Amino acid sequence: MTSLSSPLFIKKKTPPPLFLSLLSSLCVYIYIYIYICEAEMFSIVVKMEEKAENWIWICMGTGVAVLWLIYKMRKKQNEEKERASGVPRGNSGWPLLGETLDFIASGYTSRPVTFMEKRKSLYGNVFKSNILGKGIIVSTDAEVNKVVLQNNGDVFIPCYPKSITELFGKNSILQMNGPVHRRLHGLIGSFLKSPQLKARITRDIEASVRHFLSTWQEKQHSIVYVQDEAKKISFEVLVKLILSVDPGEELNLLKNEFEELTKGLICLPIKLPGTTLYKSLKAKERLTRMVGKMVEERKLSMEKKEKGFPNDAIDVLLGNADGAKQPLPYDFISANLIEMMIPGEETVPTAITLAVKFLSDNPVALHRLLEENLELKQQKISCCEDYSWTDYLSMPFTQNVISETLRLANIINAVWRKSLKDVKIKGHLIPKGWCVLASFTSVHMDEENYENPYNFDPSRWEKVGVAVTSNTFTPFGGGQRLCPGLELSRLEISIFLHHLVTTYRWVAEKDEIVYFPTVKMKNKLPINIMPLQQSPLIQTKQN
Ligand code: HEM
Repeated sequence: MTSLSSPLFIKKKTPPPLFLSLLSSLCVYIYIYIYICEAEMFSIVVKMEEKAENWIWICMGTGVAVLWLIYKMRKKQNEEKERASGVPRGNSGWPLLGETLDFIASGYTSRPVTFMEKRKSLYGNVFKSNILGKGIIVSTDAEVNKVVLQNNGDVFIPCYPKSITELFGKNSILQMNGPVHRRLHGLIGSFLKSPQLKARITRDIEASVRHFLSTWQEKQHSIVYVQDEAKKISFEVLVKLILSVDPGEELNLLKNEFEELTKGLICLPIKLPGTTLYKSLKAKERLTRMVGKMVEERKLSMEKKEKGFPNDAIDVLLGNADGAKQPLPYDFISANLIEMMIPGEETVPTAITLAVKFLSDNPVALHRLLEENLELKQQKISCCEDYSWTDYLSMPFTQNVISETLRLANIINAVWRKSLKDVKIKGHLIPKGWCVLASFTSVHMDEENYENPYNFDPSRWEKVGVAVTSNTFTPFGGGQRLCPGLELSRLEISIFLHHLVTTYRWVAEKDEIVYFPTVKMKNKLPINIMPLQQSPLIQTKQN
């Protein structure tokens, strides 16, 4: 046992000062050493982290560069293969996006054809591009377009954006192919072109135009929006033509639903509650029910009546006018009647509005149009005769104004087709599954085809005669899908222009054309109107 007085105990109790100071210095040293080490360790860790971060970046950068190189090499290889097989030259643009942004951006300019012109100058009349991740061949060549339009069904089929295909349905005339398409196109075409229909519809169009123009009397010296007025007239005429519905509550209901339906034609293809496409599809369901009821009622009344000339498109589709063994099913008829209204609903009012716009900017052309139409009016008054559809369609200058409007406005600027097999046109290969964009605008605005193509010059048509369609003039398309409403549209525009210029003078407010997503006037073309007799001079406000 250690006693309290042992030397060890005494040492512990009273340590010598030198030892103590050495110990404390050692502690301080160790502490400082640890502190410094920790700090160093920390900075090393930080440096390592930084280095690691740098490495991550370097690795990622190298990865991206390698992927990009692989992508570029693959692209080059594919392009070489494509070129060797005859696929037109061009640029596929960015991965996924392709050249979509450039394509859309040019649509927002006053010259949407710039997208085509730029590439045409680099690669030629037919070139390759990529829109929304899809390889497409763009044709600005009138002859290639003709082949594309004529080879319908067996080589090329329509190819629309997803929102449109969702809304149209597989059985729409705009999407179907083969014998069913030929049958439907034949039935509708022969009805719309028939002299009996034109005679009857002339009176309906006149009644609508006169009614709306008479309401302008109250708006004297105030503004009228041509685009809105033309839309009201065209919808009334179209619904009469297809469903025999007269102005009133039913027409208003159809109009509201139809407006909701057409909103979905150009929108994101997302079909969730609340989205535009969803609302449009719902509107189409309601419209199909309404039209379905009309079709059933008509079928019952047809059974009781003798067969005569069809009154409207319902009669045409129910009536088996082509004598086919298989009558068309009711739901097919209802859906098609609605879808048939789509190509006619926007196009005619746009053509009317742009004709007024171009005439407002061209007093000389307006003056010639007025002279020709006043002459017809005088003639009709002196003979106490009604107008016939041939009166309207045989005014050459008026028809030239319409042709020039359709050429310059490019309401349907192109058609999209998909190739069902590899096909070569003028040495250009269009591979199976690719889309072809046959650009009408490029052909209509090409100096090779039209002198000073950006000028509104109706007299240019005097040299070629009244143009209906040709390789270089395709506002109504061509081939088996040539618009069946072609003559009817010309008739409607002629009737509107006749009654407008022989009733009113106008001064157009400043406005401009927008081309995307569809052609229209930015401010709906406001005009100041005054009756003809009060103002013998043609007045236009130059923009
Ligand atoms: C200025 C007015 C119009 C223009 C510029 C126009 C233009 C066109 C064009 C370019 C096509 C061909 C589409 C394609 O090949 O894929 C077409 C087809 C069609 N149009 Fe018109 N259209 C007009 C008025 C009308 C009217 C008033 C109606 C109806 C009454 C109508 C009914 C149709 C139908 C049903 C088709 C589809 C034909 C088929 O695929 O067989 N169009 N239209």
